[in-house]
Amino acid sequence: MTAEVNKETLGFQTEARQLLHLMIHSLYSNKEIFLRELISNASDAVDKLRFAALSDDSLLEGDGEYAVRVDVDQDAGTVTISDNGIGMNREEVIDHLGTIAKSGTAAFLEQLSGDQQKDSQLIGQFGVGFYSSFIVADRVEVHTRKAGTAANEGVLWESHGESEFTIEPKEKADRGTSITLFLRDDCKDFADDWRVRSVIKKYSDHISVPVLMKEAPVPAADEAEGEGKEASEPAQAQYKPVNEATALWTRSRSEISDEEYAAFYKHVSHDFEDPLSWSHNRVEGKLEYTSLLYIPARAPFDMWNRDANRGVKLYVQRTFIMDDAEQFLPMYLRFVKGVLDSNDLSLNVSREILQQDKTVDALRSALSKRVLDMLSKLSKNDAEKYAVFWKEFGQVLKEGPAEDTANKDKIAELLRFSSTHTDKEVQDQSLRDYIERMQEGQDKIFYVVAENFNTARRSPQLEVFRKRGIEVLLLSDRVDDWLMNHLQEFDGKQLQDVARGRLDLDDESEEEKQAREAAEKESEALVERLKAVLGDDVEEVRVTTRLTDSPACLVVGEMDMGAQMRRIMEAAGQAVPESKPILEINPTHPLINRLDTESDEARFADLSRIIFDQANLAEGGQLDDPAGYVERLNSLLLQLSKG
Ligand SMILES: Nc1ncnc2c1ncn2[C@@H]1O[C@H](COP(=O)(O)OP(=O)(O)OP(=O)(O)O)[C@@H](O)[C@H]1O
Repeated sequence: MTAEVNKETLGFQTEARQLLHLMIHSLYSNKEIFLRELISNASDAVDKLRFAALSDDSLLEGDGEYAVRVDVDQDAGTVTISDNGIGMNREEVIDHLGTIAKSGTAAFLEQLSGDQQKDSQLIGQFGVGFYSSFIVADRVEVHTRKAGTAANEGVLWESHGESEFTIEPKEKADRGTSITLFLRDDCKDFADDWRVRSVIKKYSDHISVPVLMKEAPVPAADEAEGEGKEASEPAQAQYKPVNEATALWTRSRSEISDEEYAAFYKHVSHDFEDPLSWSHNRVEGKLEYTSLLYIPARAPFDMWNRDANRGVKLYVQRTFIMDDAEQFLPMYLRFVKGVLDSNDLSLNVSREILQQDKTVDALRSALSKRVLDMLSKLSKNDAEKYAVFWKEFGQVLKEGPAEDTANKDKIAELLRFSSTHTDKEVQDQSLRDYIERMQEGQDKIFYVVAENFNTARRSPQLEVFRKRGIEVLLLSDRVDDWLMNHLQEFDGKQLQDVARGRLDLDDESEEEKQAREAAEKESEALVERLKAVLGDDVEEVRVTTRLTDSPACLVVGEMDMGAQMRRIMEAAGQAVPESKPILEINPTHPLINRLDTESDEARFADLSRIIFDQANLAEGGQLDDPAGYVERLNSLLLQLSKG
């Protein structure tokens, strides 16, 4: 069989094709990143082989001098990036270079707007990797052979970056991967030695494997001219490292610049943007490890996909072990990126072993503390950056108190909320801020939970609080009810849902108490009539002092599930325990007075239903019978217009 017979043409997966197309157009102003991406992949391939060779050193085929080489050929207009890493077999080439395996890719692509600026940021956080070659090249060849396979098992992949690629067997003497880019006419400057060197310096200094380039040819010296050509014959060109080639985290903090930290972040995270913050620590003692953890400036597109890759890059004694080691950070810190280099774990550690290892628990709790401390510092020292953090990741951090009870208090300090103090949607008030503003004698932190900010802000339950100048936190994120159920208190102050249970403002004066009791007595008959009309739809009807402007509101029993949580669970198809709302009426409201004097029982029933339905609407609920509501309201409107 000849190689020609085995040449196959295959199509890119649809998502890969779309991404390719978009990338070429939206990243055009940031062309040089292709080098960073390809060198990053080459370094990962070396790391993978180094790890595999721990248990099988025959894979090295006698060559343990890991390196990445970059060659430029100005005449041909090419740049070639070669590594002696793990390489790929035919199947892997097809899988890795023809498809995009990340779940959620289709959804991600839908978000792209066609606006170059915005899209390039989105694509940046998606991680463009190998495909970035096509930003500068109109043809790419990948020649690769998997370590441990025979020379004739080499594979040649080729594509013009449109809809197809070809793949064929091609002998390769050395293991590893060599990628040649045939540069577009307007990108030929990437075949220039100095240009490429400077880009490598900029992006790849921290990579632990040496990136080599041929020494720039030394021009023959003038005085040699007369002595005959033989004497000035240039020596064989030598490959020399261009980058620093020491793993960044092993260097001491004082020697590392912010730029280097940022470049390293881009290598581990595949993100284009600089990180918001980082924390680099070397620990000796009971546990021995180095960690370098980063907070990104932007949430990844798949943050809400619970199966998305997360976790740190794990090294054991400076040897790469695995990517995405998720055991070292809890779920609510899944946005953290970085490296953990441990001296306590064994080099043969596997994902399975990690799940049972006691050291892992100790490391997880140590890293969690590091991240929380880093966030705490950020919140104190840089309000602007903390606001960015909160906007991007606040909702994830809110999962913390439920997941990590040991750090509940620390997490609580980091939470930010909207509140009636500012009445703004932006979540920028801490529980500490709230406590400082608490009124004399107030011993609870009040909050309201609703479907969205406006519903929360306009919630009838807030009326009395506003009147008395008592601050209430306005919660409307999906996770909020869940958060509050687990938080329960902060700094000794109980957190109280204003729509739950009886209103219990401890500062009710004797006078107010008497007024309330009198109102309750006076409304007894009305309450009974309402109960008769609303029947099984309510748990109870009672008089309240929490309302000033609204005629009525719904509250839930002290032990019942909150209305928001109930809606979320119902939407998720979960069974929710049966519970009915309590209707509270405002005896001072003219509509309630009008109701009390209504003698026509049919009209009384209509009006009662309308008030009940409106209370439901005001808290963002859905009516069981919206058409019935409209009908009743219209019939009342008609009567009004007649009168
Ligand atoms: N030089 C290489 N040697 C061996 N395998 C490689 C090499 N370059 C790419 N690959 C394989 O192709 C896969 C896809 O690479 P690509 O750069 O597109 O994405 P990635 O590096 O996995 O992630 P990201 O999208 O975040 O950059 C890699 O995961 C790896 O398995």
